[in-house]
This record gives sequence, C-alpha cells and structure tokens, in this order.
Amino acid sequence: MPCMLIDPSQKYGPYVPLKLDNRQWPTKTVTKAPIWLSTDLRDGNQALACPMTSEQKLTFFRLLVKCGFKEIEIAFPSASDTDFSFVRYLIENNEIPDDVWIQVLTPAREDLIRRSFESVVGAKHVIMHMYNALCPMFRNVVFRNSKAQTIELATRHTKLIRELADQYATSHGMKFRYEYSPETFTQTELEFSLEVCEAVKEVWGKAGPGIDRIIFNLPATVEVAPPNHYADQIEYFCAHISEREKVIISLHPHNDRGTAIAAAELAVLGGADRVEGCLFGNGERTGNVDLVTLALNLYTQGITPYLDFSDIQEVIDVVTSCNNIPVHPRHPYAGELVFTAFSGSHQDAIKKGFEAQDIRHVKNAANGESQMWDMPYMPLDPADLGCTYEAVIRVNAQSGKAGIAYLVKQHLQLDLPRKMQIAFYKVIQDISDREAREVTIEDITTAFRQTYHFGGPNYEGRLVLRSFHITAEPSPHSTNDDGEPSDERRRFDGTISVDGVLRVIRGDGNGPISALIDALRTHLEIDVTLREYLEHGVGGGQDSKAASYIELVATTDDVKETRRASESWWGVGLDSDIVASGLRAVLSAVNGVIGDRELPELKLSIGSNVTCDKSHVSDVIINALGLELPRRLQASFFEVVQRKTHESDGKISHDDLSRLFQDTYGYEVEDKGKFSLGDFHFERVDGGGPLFKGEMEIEGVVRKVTGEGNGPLSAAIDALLSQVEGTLSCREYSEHAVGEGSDVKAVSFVELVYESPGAAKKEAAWGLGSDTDITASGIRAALRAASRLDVVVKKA
Ligand SMILES: CC(=O)SCCNC(=O)CCNC(=O)[C@H](O)C(C)(C)COP(=O)(O)OP(=O)(O)OC[C@H]1O[C@@H](n2cnc3c(N)ncnc32)[C@H](O)[C@@H]1OP(=O)(O)O
Ligand SMILES: CC(C)C(=O)C(=O)O
Repeated sequence: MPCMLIDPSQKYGPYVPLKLDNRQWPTKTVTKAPIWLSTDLRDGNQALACPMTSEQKLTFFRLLVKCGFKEIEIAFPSASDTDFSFVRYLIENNEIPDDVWIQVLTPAREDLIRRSFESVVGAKHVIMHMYNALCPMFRNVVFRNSKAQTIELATRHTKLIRELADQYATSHGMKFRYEYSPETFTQTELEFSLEVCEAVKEVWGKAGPGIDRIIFNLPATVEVAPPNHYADQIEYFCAHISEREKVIISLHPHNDRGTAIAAAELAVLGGADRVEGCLFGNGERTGNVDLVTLALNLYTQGITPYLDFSDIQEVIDVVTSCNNIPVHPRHPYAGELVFTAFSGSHQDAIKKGFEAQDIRHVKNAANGESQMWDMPYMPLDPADLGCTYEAVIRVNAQSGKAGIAYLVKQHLQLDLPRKMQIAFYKVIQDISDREAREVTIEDITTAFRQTYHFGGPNYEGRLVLRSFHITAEPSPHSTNDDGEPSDERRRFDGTISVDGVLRVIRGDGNGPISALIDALRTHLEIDVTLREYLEHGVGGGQDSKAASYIELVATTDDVKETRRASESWWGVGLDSDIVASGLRAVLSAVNGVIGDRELPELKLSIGSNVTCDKSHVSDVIINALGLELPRRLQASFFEVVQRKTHESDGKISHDDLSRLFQDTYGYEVEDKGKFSLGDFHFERVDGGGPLFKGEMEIEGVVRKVTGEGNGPLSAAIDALLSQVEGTLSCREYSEHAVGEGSDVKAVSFVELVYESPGAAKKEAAWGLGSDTDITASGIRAALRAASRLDVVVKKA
C-alpha cells in the first residue's frame, strides 16, 4: 500500500533558487495598494463542481462593483453558453459602471478568440486576456511544442487580438487593453518567459504609458516554491523586461503550499503593480490568493486598500451563497471566530486593552490626536467591518475571570472588583464544567442575577430592602481614642421583606452599612462583618446610578480571624441613591450568607397573643372598628405597628393598636389633617366627566378649588393637585359600608402616590374617610392620605 516515503527526495526535487545578487525586495515596505482584479467570476467559477448560474454571477458581479473593484474578469466566454450569455447580459443591461474594466479570458486559439470578441461587443472598457503555458512540462507534454513554436503560438494570437481589437474599437467605439499570461510562469525558465513576453509586447505594438500599458500577468499556476522565490522571480522580471513604464506586472498566485498571501505580498515588494485573486481565496484546488485578506492586511497597516469591506457579513453571505462553499470559521478577518477569545489570558488582555484604549482615546481626543487602534490579540477593530463587539469574548471551560467580568460589564454595566470577579468566575466555571459547553451571555447574566439576587422581582432573594431612613445620631463618646471629636453615628430604620413578610428593623453604626449590619444582627441573628466595599457610577446625567459591591464574612470571636476568613460572600447593589445602593449590596451578600437557614420569627404580641402576624393585626381592626383592610393596607399597617412597638419589645394592647390605626390613617379622629374637605358639589361638563367645585381647607386656610376627572374621586384629586407642586395619583381605592340601619355609613380606603418636583423617588400613603355619602367618604380618604405625605403646597 502506498504511503509517505522515508526519503521523499527519491520522489520529489527541491525548487531551484534564483541566483539574484543584491535583491531589493527584502528591505522594501509597501506604501500603497496594488491594482486589484477579481477573477471570481472566471477562475473561481471554473473551480466549482456546479459553476454559478447567471443569476448568481450577476449577484456576485454587483457585489464586486459595490466593494470597489475597477477590474473584474467576468468570464471565459468561449467556454460555455452560460458564460457567453452572462457577458452579453451585463453589457446589454448596462450593469457595468463606466469606470470598471471587464476582462475576459481566452486561450491562444483563433476560434475561441473570435468568440470572445463577439461576447464583448458594445462594452466600453475591455481587457482581452490571453494565456498559453510556457514551462518545459507543458511544452513537451501538453502542447508538444518547441520554444520557438511556443513563442509563435503566443505572438500569432496576440497579432489576431490586436487586429480584432482595432477592428472592434473602430466599429463599436470600444476601448481595449491587452493582458498576456505566460501560464506556469513560476515553473518556466525566467529568461524564456522574458523572451516570450518581449515578443508579445512587440507584436501587440500598442504598449504605452498609463492606461495603455500592456499587462503581463505572471501566474504561480501551481505554487511550487516558497514566497521569497516568487518575489525573486518577479523582481528579476521587473528588472529585465524592456520599457518597464509601458508594462503592468500582475500577480496571479495560487495557494498550493498555503503561502499565496505571503507570495503576493513579497512579490508586490518585488515590483508587481497588480494582483489577481478571489474573495476568500476561492479557485482551482487550494484556491487563488484571497483578496479580502490582502486588502485588509494593508488596511491594518494604515494603507487605504481601495476595497470596501465595511459590511463583511454581506460579502460573506453573497460569496458563500454563490460558491456554495462556507468561509472557514478561522478565516482571517471574516471567519466567525476571528474576533473571538475563549481563553482566559487572552480575554484578560483584551479587557485591559479596551479599558486602556478608552482612556487613551479620551486623552487623544482632548489633544486633537488620532485615535490609534492598539489592542492585544486584535489587529483590527471589528466595528470597521460592521461587526459588533458582542462575540469578542466567549466563555467555555478555558476562560478566566477577566473574560467573564468583561461580559458582565458589557451587558450589566457592572465593573466587578477583582475579588468578586474571582468569586463569580467559580460560579461560571461550575456551569461550563458541568455542562461541557460554551456558556452563553444569557447564561452568564442569568447566573449573575441568580447568584447576587440582582435585577428585579424575578431574582429577589429572601431578604429585600423595601424602605429605609438613615438618621444621624450624636456619638455616645465625645472624643475618639486619639482625643479627636468623634464622628456622628448613623441609625438605620427600615423595612425589609423577609421571606415575603415585611419586617421593620433598626440598627446603629458608624455609617449606613454598619447600621444595617447591626440591624440584621439584632433582629435576624445574622452576624456578619464587612470586609470590602467599593462603588462606581453607572451611566450619566439624570439616569446615573451607583453600583456598590460588598464582601461579607461571618463574624467570629477573634477579630483577626474574622478578617482572614477564607469563606466570604459578595453582593451587589444598584440604585440612583448611593446609600440605597450600598444597603442593597449588603442584602445581596446576606442572601448568600443565609442560604436556606431558618431565620428567627418576628416577635410581635398583641394583647396576650404572643406571635402575631399581619392577619392578626387586621383581625383586631375588624373586631374593634369593623373595618376590612385592603391587603396592601394590612401590610402597610403591620409595618407601622412594628415600628411603634420597637421600644416596647414588640408588645401592644388591643386598644393601643386600634388607636394607632385611627391616628395613623385619620379614621374618626378630631385632628383634621393638613388637607380637609368643605362644601362641594359636582357639575357635568358637556362630553366630559364630572367637574368638582368646592372648598378645601389647606394648612388652615380655606381655598376654593375646581377639578375635572373621569369620576368624582379623580375630579377631587385633580382639584387638590391644582393646589400642590408635583404630581399626585391614586394607586388603590376601595370602600365598604359599616354600621346598620340609619347609622350606616361608607368607609373609603385610598392610597395616594406623590412625586414632588425634582424628587428621585415617589412617596405613597394610605388614608381613610367615612361619611354617609360615599363620594364624600372617598374624597376625605384621599385628603387624609395627602395629609400624611410631604406634599408641597402652592402659595395661595
Ligand atoms: C490555468 C487556468 O485556469 S486557464 C483557464 C482554464 N479554463 C478553461 O479551461 C475553461 C474551460 N475550458 C473549456 O471550456 C475547454 O477546455 C475549451 C472550450 C477552452 C477548449 O475545449 P476543447 O477544444 O475541447 O479542448 P480541451 O478542453 O480538450 O483542451 C485541451 C486542448 O487545448 C490546448 N490548450 C490548452 N491550453 C491552451 C492555450 N492556453 N492556448 C491554446 N491551446 C491550449 C491543449 O494543448 C489541448 O490541445 P489538443 O487537443 O490539440 O491536444
Ligand atoms: C490563465 C492563468 C493566468 C491562470 O489562471 C493560472 O495560471 O492559474
């Protein structure tokens, strides 16, 4: 069975290096783009098992024009009717822009040359491209021609092309240029290639400077030597061809050794002016040189390529749908994975690179300097090709903390502290190890939200901050240990939801965070110590928020041991108020600390009932006052009760409880409150709702007010609104009857929401009203609720 040889020299010989003294190309650098010719519609097309249909060729042609190609080889028209008709279609349907030269390929055969000319009749600018192979193998085996016969074949057909070009130029006003390809150039004796090209040039006889230059296209028909050898051959040819100024030297590299890009780049240094190739390197066998890569290699050196791949995805889509060959995921610049880092150290460098670049760009912009791209592992800004940064970092088991932190920052705007990055990395690593797959951005953000109970009601933990007040308290010690005046202390007084039950907790500390930690210790037996606290701003302007990060450790008897504890819990908080953001971060971490652990029950006793909850409180109100509290009012009052009973260790009598209720919501009490109702009536407005007209006593002064609404209550609230700054709205309303017979009256429950002008937060309060008239009872309840809010009254 055949296999690879131990000694391959028995089968394959080395290329023969060119003896080129004083070669120039190694010390040259490229400074401008070559002329490009796309041979996708000829060479690429011929290399497909199913050549393109006319529709596909047309779509491809339009793409090439859009990308900026000014020379396009559109067909081998004598090869098939499809190719011939395609050329006709482009010409007859004015598809070819005036500044684009179409090129057609023909062998050195009279019938095929004539047919090729027939195909291009009517085109404005045509490059006639003729080829014949020159190397010994082709001379001896394929053509069975001597050197002289080979030259004669090339010159005889060049002469014919010249005659036909003159003829068609005269008869059809067309402009022709001529390209001659000494096929198999790189395998041919250099002197012989030169001899043939000189002869062709002479017979063509029309080579001149500028646009009249004859094109000698020197193909690496099969790539059989390293790229430096091609560069040597091109430099030699450029140096020895006569009338160099009347010649365009063109390259046509194939990729058999996988070095077509290098060969083209070095051969351009060797003196070539033009490159023929295909998009993404399609073409016979291993393909032609890839023009996308060549152009973008120039671009990333700061050289304008004069080809536009700003929408690389569109280019990929068109090319792959026409060729039916996918672009390799690792294809330079275009592959799905080329702007993606999976591995940890790469991600780390990219994250740091972006951060440093952002800072540098701001500085450069301020100094009027250019915003140079300089990023680890990324030679090109994906945005230049219409790609987003979305896929730059992707996560699997090879990834590290920095990449994950980068994605959290991108998608949640949170710049995690280093130690928290490490903590969260473990969470993600567990997922990727367990599931042995790529971890998506959605996986990461969901895991983050779940771990830190971050991002709305769906992710709430067992403990949730509902409301709080921080007050300053004088320190019990007038001086500290150094004899300096002691700072004020802070008191946290807030409501948190604990497993769905509102709990009022209080605590003291040096600052709001330590006060909350103290409250958690006192009321819920959660004993933790703060180890690290960091915060940063998120967003700007009115919508800016503060993000806080907290690390907690379990408190031990030994302070040093506590600080050194290996187990810790991180939390995150985001809020427009920096204090609230820190407090949320504490609860986020505490949710991690408590896990499923049982928390001590609320100690609230009403009368002799020792463990009461909000339903017991509501029962007392029903029994004492006959009021059926709406569900949310029950929760709100339960909070009031807890706050009231703090000083009495959670104890309250039945009577005190009903009095507390009446005083709080203004139910059947003497005190009228800040807003109270005088005489009023409603009028009907044509086509509208009721119009409230009446008197309201506001801060002791009677005002005449009017207001419109969909119903009586909203009209009255509108009248009230006309007297205050900010906005007021009704969040909940309910009512029921109390009493019997002639004593029956309506009791209304109203929750109002108030937003004072410029206030970041809304305030809400309940109020109660009772009256024999149900409308009056509702309005009284609303005014009572307003009395409990910090409403700013307009000047009378
Ligand atoms: C390196 C390249 O990519 S070059 C472009 C290759 N593209 C094509 O070949 C296009 C598709 N080809 C075709 O459609 C056909 O080959 C045609 C229409 C061009 C010619 O078809 P046929 O006349 O049947 O010839 P066939 O396909 O067998 O080609 C071989 C003949 O052409 C000759 N020949 C090969 N290249 C050339 C050339 N550049 N100039 C002149 N004759 C040539 C061969 O010597 C051989 O001649 P022979 O029959 O006298 O021995
Ligand atoms: C016709 C020539 C230029 C060719 O396609 C080749 O040599 O690969």
